[in-house]
Amino acid sequence: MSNQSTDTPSESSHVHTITPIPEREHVDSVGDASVGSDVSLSWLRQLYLPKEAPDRKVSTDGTVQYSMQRNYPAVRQLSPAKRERILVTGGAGFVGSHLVDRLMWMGHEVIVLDNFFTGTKRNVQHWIGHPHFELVSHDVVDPFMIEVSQIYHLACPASPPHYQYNPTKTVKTSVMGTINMLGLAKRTKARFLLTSTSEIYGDPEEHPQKETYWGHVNPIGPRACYDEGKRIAETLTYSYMRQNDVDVRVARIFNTFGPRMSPADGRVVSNFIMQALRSEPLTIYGDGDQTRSFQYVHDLVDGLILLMNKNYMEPVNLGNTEEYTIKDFAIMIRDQVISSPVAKPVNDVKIKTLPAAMDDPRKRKPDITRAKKYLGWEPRFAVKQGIQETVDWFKLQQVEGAI
Ligand SMILES: O=c1ccn([C@@H]2O[C@H](COP(=O)(O)OP(=O)(O)O[C@H]3OC[C@@H](O)[C@H](O)[C@H]3O)[C@@H](O)[C@H]2O)c(=O)[nH]1
Repeated sequence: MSNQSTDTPSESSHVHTITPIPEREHVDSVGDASVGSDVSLSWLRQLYLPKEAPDRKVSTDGTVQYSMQRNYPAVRQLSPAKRERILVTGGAGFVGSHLVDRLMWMGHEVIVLDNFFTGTKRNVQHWIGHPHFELVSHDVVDPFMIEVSQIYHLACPASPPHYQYNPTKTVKTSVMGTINMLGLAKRTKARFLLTSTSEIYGDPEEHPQKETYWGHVNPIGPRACYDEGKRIAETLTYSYMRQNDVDVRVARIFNTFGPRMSPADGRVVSNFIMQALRSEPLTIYGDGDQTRSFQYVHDLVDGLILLMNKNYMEPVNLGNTEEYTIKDFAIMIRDQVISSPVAKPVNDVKIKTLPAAMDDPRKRKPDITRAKKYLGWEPRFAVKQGIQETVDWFKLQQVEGAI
């Protein structure tokens, strides 16, 4: 993409009317006691923002030495009758690894399947060797047999540059991967949760988007491999439910961010934070008037665990209703990175405009009435608190020389 102009966009001109964002309190614990997922934020932070890192020694010569941990993070004791065997596909990815942390905390046995295309072993390194944990290098496109009682099916690249890198493989992952996992659920009678996406609504004509909206998707465009892939994954899920009595759950996940996003992920949050940390101009695709609503990853994990454990089988939107235009979001991230102490000083950060991405949805915001009603869930984190934690994590990576 070529650079068209380099300047700071006006903070006032909006195409859509955006509801003002109410102030939220600082969050210091997450989860829900009714399903046992409640935990202090400090317990989670020690996994990705540790005060001490006993599993690695970072040296000034640019090397890192990993070692066996002496202690694993504490987890809840569960009686064998209450302990589930849970399969998490894509469990070494950004969202998957946070879900794994929480399921481990709850005292369950967790088996992670990952092909490490976008996930990394590093995300779950603190659990390797734990008696409740198993990491399997496997691509869900191929069948996999195991005895489990719950399946969280996350495996699929989720960032537009990643899923468009090999679109045929993305379709295969969604279609064959979901058939394989639904087949496993059918055989083992495991409860199956599909992580679908807000992208199934395409470039929506309804705003905010309710689960009853059928969407507006270009079936042959560059995003179709993901949008249509996830739509057929939903179709497969409900076909197995009707035909084979599989106990299913479907989460439609809206834009999510947090620690462990790959710096090279290509999505807007990691791009903007990386660019600001490097004192490079933030890249806005198109006019920047398109909107997104961003949720912090711990809120999403809360929603996924509640959905799995409640008795509701229709699709459920999981997302934050704090809506930003991308140009306002750029200014917010830039200000937050500049105002927090960073490893290397950040100079004046500009904002530049690049051509719009093809078929880029103009607006996106979830209607979360269903999640509130059936799961008792709504996001707790203000976007700003989540962005602060995410910036802290990116800074730690910078200090360690990992980015
Ligand atoms: O550097 C960038 C990156 C992105 N953007 C824009 O920021 C907006 C958000 O882009 P992202 O790539 O982060 O995410 P998108 O909303 O396009 O897709 C996401 O949707 C929901 C999820 O299922 C997926 O994680 C992902 O497909 C888009 O309008 C995009 O064009 C920029 O302006 N600059």
